[in-house]
Amino acid sequence: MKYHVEARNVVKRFGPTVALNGASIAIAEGETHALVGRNGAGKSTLVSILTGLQPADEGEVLFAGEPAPALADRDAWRRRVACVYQKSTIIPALTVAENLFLNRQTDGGVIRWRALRARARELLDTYEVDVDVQALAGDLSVEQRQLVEIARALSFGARFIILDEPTARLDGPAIERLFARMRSLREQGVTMMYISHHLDEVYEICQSVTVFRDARHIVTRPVAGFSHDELVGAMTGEATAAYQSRARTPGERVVLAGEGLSLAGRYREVDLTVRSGEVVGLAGSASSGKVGLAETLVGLRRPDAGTVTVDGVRVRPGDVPSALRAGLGFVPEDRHHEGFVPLLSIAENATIPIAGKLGRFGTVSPSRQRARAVQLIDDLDIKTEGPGQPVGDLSGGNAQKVVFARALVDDPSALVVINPTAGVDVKAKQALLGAVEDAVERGAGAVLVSDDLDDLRVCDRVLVMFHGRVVKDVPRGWTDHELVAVMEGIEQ
Ligand SMILES: Nc1ncnc2c1ncn2[C@@H]1O[C@H](COP(=O)(O)OP(=O)(O)OP(=O)(O)O)[C@@H](O)[C@H]1O
Repeated sequence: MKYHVEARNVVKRFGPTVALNGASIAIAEGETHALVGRNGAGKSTLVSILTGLQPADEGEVLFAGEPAPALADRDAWRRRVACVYQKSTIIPALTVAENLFLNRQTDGGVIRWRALRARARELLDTYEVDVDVQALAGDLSVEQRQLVEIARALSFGARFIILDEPTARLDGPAIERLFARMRSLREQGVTMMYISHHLDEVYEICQSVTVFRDARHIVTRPVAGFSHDELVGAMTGEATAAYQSRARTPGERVVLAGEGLSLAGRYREVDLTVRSGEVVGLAGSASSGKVGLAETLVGLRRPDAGTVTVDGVRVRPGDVPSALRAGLGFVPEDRHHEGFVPLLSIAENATIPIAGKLGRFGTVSPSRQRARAVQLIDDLDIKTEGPGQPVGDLSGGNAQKVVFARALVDDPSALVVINPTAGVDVKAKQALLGAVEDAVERGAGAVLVSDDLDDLRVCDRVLVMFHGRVVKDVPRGWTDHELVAVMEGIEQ
């Protein structure tokens, strides 16, 4: 078999953590190969080694049977491999054209802008990317940004592309368009490595799959004939049953309410009430307004009109501390910016909302902070060296769990979580959904915004939004098809 890309017996350590422990992967020419594993299994570390961003401590990387270039030879790496990350690598303040030709605008002379734009247009046309080359990259949608990154990768001549959780922030139709593009790239002979926690996507788009567990290679197999249960078993090392959401009867007390909420360009005239013991879902496409609405409920956005009440207290519009004081806990969508402070420890991050309560006279007692953090690490199954580890050193999914821990730490009366399981592995997802249901059983009410229909299944009812309005209140018991039809505006 001719392998396009190989990593052999790679070891990578970060201090006491062994992120890769003699791990290998071999990707055949022209295939789309999935890499799956639990949070912290070593996937992103392998990506950084396969893209030449970090050296391996031991082991080797080969492209088409040849040893990988020296780390300093960035151009040689760019010709071999490119990665589309969940987090953008394009520069928001520059135009699309400038991003495409960053560091290669000139051949040593002055920059010829008109020619640069024309080349950018030609490049995007070649890959059928319909984006204005003069637009600021920061104004692009996640989907457009990814397409620009793929075109940029191919323009360097790379025939191997790594897609690291590319669907984590895309809605259903955008995922389908990405898959169509991946299929056409594959027909053109491009080899791809695909990382995702959505196993149904792995079955849909990949031909083979490699499983990593605890920093090691466990198995590589064609996806055909590899059952879902076997795959999950290889990832977790045990049989894992599908999540069963719990039955409950919501109480009477309203713990979170929005009245007459409107925000220009986002949503209009929304009323919503969440009762104690109730999980209310918010569903809809990327342009539906669901995230903007949830961000208004937590104070991240100030509405043009309307009020928000948390546990009977009218909160100041657009003021997060005021919502937190009234008893709100929340998981933001952009966890890298709003979720955690990378240099602070897990214990410090998770206990920010209760810092004043952990010690007398406003001082934080380290032992109580540590004890609370140890408990949350255990409840949410966070893979870490311990509560003192900086959150910036954790794998993506484990950092997400710290954000979740912070939302729960003060026993909130209302919880607002936005795509809480994005980037989180199958088993951890169950722990997070279980934690929402636990909080609700203790008397909280929750709003769960998600693009993942499985998450929405724990909801007592789902409010579907379309172009900024709530168009339907769907009780438990829906089928995927029914909900998607309402989300896409096909049915009301
Ligand atoms: N810069 C770093 N410093 C210290 N530890 C690190 C660093 N980067 C990764 N690690 C550790 O290496 C291990 C593997 O992390 P990695 O990010 O590769 O996991 P992953 O499989 O990509 O997880 P996820 O699915 O959550 O993204 C984790 O235990 C993580 O905490």
